[in-house]
Amino acid sequence: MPIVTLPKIKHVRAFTVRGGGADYHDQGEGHWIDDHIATPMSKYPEYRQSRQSFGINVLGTLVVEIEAEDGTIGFAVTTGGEPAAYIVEKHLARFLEGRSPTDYEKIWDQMYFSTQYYGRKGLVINAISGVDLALWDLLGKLRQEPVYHLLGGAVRDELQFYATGARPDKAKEFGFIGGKMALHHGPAEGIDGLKKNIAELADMRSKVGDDFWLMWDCWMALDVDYATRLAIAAHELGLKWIEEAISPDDYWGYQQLKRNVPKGMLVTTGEHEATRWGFRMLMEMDCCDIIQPDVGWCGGVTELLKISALADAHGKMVVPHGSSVYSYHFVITRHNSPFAEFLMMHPGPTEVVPMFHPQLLGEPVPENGRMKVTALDKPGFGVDLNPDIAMHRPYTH
Ligand SMILES: C[C@H](O)[C@H](O)CC(=O)C(=O)O
Ligand SMILES: [Mg+2]
Repeated sequence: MPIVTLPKIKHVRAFTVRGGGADYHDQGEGHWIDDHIATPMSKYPEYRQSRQSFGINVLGTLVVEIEAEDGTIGFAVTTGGEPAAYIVEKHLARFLEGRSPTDYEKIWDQMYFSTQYYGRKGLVINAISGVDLALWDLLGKLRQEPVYHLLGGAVRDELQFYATGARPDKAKEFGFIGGKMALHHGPAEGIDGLKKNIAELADMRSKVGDDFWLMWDCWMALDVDYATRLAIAAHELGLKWIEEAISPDDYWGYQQLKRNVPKGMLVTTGEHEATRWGFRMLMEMDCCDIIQPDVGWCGGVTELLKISALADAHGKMVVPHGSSVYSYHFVITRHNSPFAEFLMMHPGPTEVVPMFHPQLLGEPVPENGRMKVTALDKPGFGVDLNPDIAMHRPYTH
């Protein structure tokens, strides 16, 4: 039988979009995700109440479209906005156009090493991730298969989720296996702030009962000493894990924190880490128990496969940060990814709404905290771009 040759890539385009979606911090007023959450900027009182005040949502969403010669279009969304659109159009597109979509390894390698002198982490890797995910979407569409088939197939029949948001009590009602809350007070708010944090956890524990998982997301806000004191105080309230407690650059601090936390409490991090080399540091230095790469920020699926294999060999779980369908298609294929995160993007959050709402159409949501693999049974990542959102193409090439 002759082998199937896929159409080559004709064109790469990059757009920006405002208002929620992949840039899930880009929300309107009164949203739980911008309500006095502790951050590394909390030491400045003027930036303490709102993360938007220091610019958490300046970038907005990046949409990457990759069109094949037969007119099939793969696309992906991630965070990165206009500067990422520039990088995609002016730099990365050259490594795709005229190539076969099957060549994702070589394309990734060329995108990474051609940008290494100004990239390696952050925005550039977000842009590379967006291109990589659009490429996998295109590949799935051309082959008429869901991405999870291309990644090795499902290892279980359904995904189960924990929910991130201000209302773990609601998450419990919705059938999630746990609830992760943002920490509200950082070290600059002193012992009073620490007591308020513990009181909030105690209040939530009294609402959800003893067995429901409760976790804290500290969004890089703490130092090792504060995180250790917090972890010790939270232990008797059954805190399951302490997440991203300190700066992602402080591998030595994470190593120390993991030694300091009470037995049975997990240390998690990685949503602001990128590539196999960054995650190698976390693993070889034994910085955490669970790594949490964001599929749209860590290098895309091509890189996540390598990160995940490394984690498996180190006995670490991989539970991607957010990432919507890009996480769902990955997690269902990995033994060391036993559950997934669901970011509650309803302002309350008192309803389950699609994570990247309103940018995607057909984005599945957990029902009773679970999602059947059949919800993913569409070509590519199984979603469409919502035609009603305003897209802007700031650069062309
Ligand atoms: C709630 C956190 O501060 C952040 O916005 C989301 C996050 O880090 C997570 O879901 O994990
Ligand atoms: Mg987090």
